[in-house]
Amino acid sequence: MANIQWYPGHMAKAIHQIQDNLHLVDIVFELVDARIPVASRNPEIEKTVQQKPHLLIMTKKDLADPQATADWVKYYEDQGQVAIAVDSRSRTIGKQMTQAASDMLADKLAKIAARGITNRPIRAVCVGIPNVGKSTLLNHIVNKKIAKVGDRPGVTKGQQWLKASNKLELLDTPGILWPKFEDQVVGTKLAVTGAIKENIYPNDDVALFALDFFKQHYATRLVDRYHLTADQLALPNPELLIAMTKNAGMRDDWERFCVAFLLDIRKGRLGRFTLDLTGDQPDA
Ligand SMILES: Nc1nc2c(ncn2[C@@H]2O[C@H](COP(=O)(O)OP(=O)(O)OP(=O)(O)O)[C@@H](O)[C@H]2O)c(=O)[nH]1
Repeated sequence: MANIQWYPGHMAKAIHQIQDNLHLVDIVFELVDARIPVASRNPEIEKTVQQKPHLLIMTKKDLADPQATADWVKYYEDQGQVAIAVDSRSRTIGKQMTQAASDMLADKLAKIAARGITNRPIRAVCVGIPNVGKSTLLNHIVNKKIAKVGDRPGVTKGQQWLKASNKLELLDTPGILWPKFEDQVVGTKLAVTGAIKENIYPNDDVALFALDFFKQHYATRLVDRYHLTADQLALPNPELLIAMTKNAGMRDDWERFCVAFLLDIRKGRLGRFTLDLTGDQPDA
């Protein structure tokens, strides 16, 4: 099981950092991986953010199952939460986020405009667990236009304001918000997508979990990629994994196959997928 000795300290630090920054921003952008919108979400964030407008940004939408992503956007909407799905590498990412934030803050911006202030940018802070695409998104959004550091009160060392456009500024914080992976299933899902390093969870456990999921949801992709017969597909998972190893020309080296299989999944060679489904939610 994962070594999570360091977890509580890091967690508390990151949460404090978000709390300290809240008064500086109009809105919080919480980044989650669209393939695992539950597993990549830290429940502490919601408590911490409380009354601040809070936009959920589902990154890596190009890797996620489009139907599942649409289901999640609708699911959040039903819960009164705004969510958008993005590809962090998109050229229009800045525009998409500015638009979503402007829509959410329409009332506040109208009040500010009524006071004669029309050029005040929206200020936001981005939070999210590692590997969710925060750096990619920030790099694309600011297009290297980095605003001066320390020109505004309250900004702690190591933080800077990034100028996305005249309408949007983002507070970049070095804080690392760890996922909540004491839960074995959550941890395994994070491992499938590559959010957790391979040495924390055994590859064979992760591969068997992924195999089971793909068998249930995307069986034809397994059949096509690993040339499975109907009889092989009907085998119990461990035997199926061995059959796939053989079909892949790796004889009985199933440990090597597990690594290759997980790489295939992460690289999208088995197609777009989503491991967290709205139908699995307790109140769905
Ligand atoms: N396909 C795809 N890949 C993405 C997207 N966003 C990020 N990535 C990739 O995901 C990996 C992690 O992205 P980062 O931007 O480094 O993630 P991060 O959240 O900054 O992670 P840390 O640096 O660990 O905090 C990189 O290989 C990115 O190229 C996306 O929307 N789509």
